[in-house]
Amino acid sequence: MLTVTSISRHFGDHRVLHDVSFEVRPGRMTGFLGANGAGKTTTMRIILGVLAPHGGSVTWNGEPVTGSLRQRFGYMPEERGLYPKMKVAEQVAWLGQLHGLDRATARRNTEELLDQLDLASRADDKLEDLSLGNQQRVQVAAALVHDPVLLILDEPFSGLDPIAVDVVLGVLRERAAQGVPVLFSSHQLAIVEQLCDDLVILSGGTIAASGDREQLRREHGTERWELVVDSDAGWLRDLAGVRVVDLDGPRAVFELTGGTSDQDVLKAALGKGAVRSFTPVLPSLEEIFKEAI
Ligand SMILES: Nc1ncnc2c1ncn2[C@@H]1O[C@H](COP(=O)(O)OP(=O)(O)OP(=O)(O)O)[C@@H](O)[C@H]1O
Repeated sequence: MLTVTSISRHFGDHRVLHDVSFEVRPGRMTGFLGANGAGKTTTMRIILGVLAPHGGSVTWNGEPVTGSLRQRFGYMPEERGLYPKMKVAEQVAWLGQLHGLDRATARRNTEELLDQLDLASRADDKLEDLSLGNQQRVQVAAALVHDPVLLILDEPFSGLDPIAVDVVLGVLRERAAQGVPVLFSSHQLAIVEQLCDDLVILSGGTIAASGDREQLRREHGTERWELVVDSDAGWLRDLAGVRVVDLDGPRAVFELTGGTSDQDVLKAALGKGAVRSFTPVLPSLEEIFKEAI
């Protein structure tokens, strides 16, 4: 497990991170969210040892992170740093060797990864001859080739079409299922919603919320209910203590504004006819994000 404890960082007078603590747990995909400039990249660079914190610590299974351990981490930086003129497979295998793999293992891992990422047919092309989306897939391969014990990915899905997102998502999920903690930043909330088990939300350099995604959904946002009846549910609008958020024929989503309980609404609905479903609705990630930052 990766543990970030109370890290801080400033650039000149600009305080970028303050008292940032969170965990990235084994086998879990952790989504790292925050507005532009919130400090996500800075945090990732500190975890990778590219940048030193001005306070706090980063530990791996309770031990300080050393240079040799960092070599076993996988990192996809925001500024993609591959060689445009080098051939795809050659480049990925070479990066594997730089991370300590022998030549044969580096080649085998490269072949497997290019296959998984649907890039096998481009193995002998120069990176610069690939589309930007395919170059991005190569970046993912480069971060994974040495079978890292931890994955830190800065915006791995930016610029990918939906099919490429699915391919990369599948590869990352597989690593997580093998027990690798995965931390990835993204501005694409729909993808994060689909992919992450845990969430860390940074706002202005401090933690606004962190933990299990479902628990955060239960803890944040306004409680809502969805009611589905047989006929038009428009009568809900006239019920005291109810605010209808969304109405579509027999389906309504509503909040309670006081004085009326969910059971009162259910009774009222049953008084009007058959009730097909009545369920609490958890807030979406977008709502949690907007509330937290
Ligand atoms: N080397 C640096 N020197 C000075 N300021 C920096 C440096 N690196 C980052 N910053 C500043 O730190 C703040 C946080 O930047 P960071 O890149 O960590 O944010 P981010 O959450 O990753 O943003 P984005 O979502 O836009 O990528 C920004 O105001 C940025 O300008």
